[in-house]
Amino acid sequence: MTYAIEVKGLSKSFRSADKALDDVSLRIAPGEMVALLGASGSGKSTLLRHLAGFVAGDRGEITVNGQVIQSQGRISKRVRGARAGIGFVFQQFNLVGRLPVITNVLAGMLPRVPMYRSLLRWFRHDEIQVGLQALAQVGIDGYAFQRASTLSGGQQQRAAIARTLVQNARTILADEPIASLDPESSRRVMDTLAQINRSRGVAVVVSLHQVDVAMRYCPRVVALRRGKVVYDGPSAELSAAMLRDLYGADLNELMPGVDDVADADPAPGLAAAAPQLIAA
Ligand SMILES: Nc1ncnc2c1ncn2[C@@H]1O[C@H](COP(=O)(O)OP(=O)(O)OP(=O)(O)O)[C@@H](O)[C@H]1O
Repeated sequence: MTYAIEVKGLSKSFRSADKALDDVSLRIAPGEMVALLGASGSGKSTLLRHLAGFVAGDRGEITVNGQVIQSQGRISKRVRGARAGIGFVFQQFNLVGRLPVITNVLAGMLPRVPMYRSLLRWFRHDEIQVGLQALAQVGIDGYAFQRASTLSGGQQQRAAIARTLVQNARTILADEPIASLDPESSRRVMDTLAQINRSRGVAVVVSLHQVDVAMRYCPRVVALRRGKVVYDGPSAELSAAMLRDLYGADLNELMPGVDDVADADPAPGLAAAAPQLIAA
């Protein structure tokens, strides 16, 4: 089977002796939707950036969509080609604010169009139609010809997701995509990711601070603590004890009401503790 993501023995230390990633191994199948959880500094962003080949690890191997991204501390020479199948969604959207939304979305096509057209950002009519369809899928086609900077944060994030659709990404990596959004915009962005995951069979790995959001949208959770995978399994089986262990005193802030849940209670008990967060 060709995995969407396969990581074997990935480790990374920055300047300090502490490992930002410590012997991480995981496999994610095409079409899975997986939440990356963990306290601040646990290694979520670092792992996502390694998966996209933005950063080289110290050791270990990563393949995405069956293509090698890096191996034993070296980024693959063919990483540009491999990246074409990876959509990366950033916390701060990464759009060019002064350009129209549609131009930002069509940037997902740049690796495929001839160099002269990519430099001029000149797109054909049929390509613009593809961009408009992607914007319609994320529900903001009415804003296609406005400057990106005039959209709300949630709309900008959906434009960033539309860019991954135009790119034809087989795997989407989303690094805290809702961290700077209000609850309603967060819900729309997560709904959009879940809908793309279901309708296109795209694998989605999303790092989140909000435990309740992870449980609601992602059947599987990978939890990191100090760069190590400490849980990899169904989100419904995450216990209150595991979450306390992951987040310590911060848990009640991330999931109000969790203090009333017994240690052994699995997620349904946690859901009952925070119905206002989990309800549609
Ligand atoms: N470029 C870098 N240089 C030095 N240290 C780094 C760098 N990037 C990450 N780190 C360190 O690696 C560790 C993991 O950081 P990372 O940003 O991956 O955590 P995170 O789980 O995404 O946290 P948060 O939820 O706060 O975004 C931290 O100790 C961080 O300081």
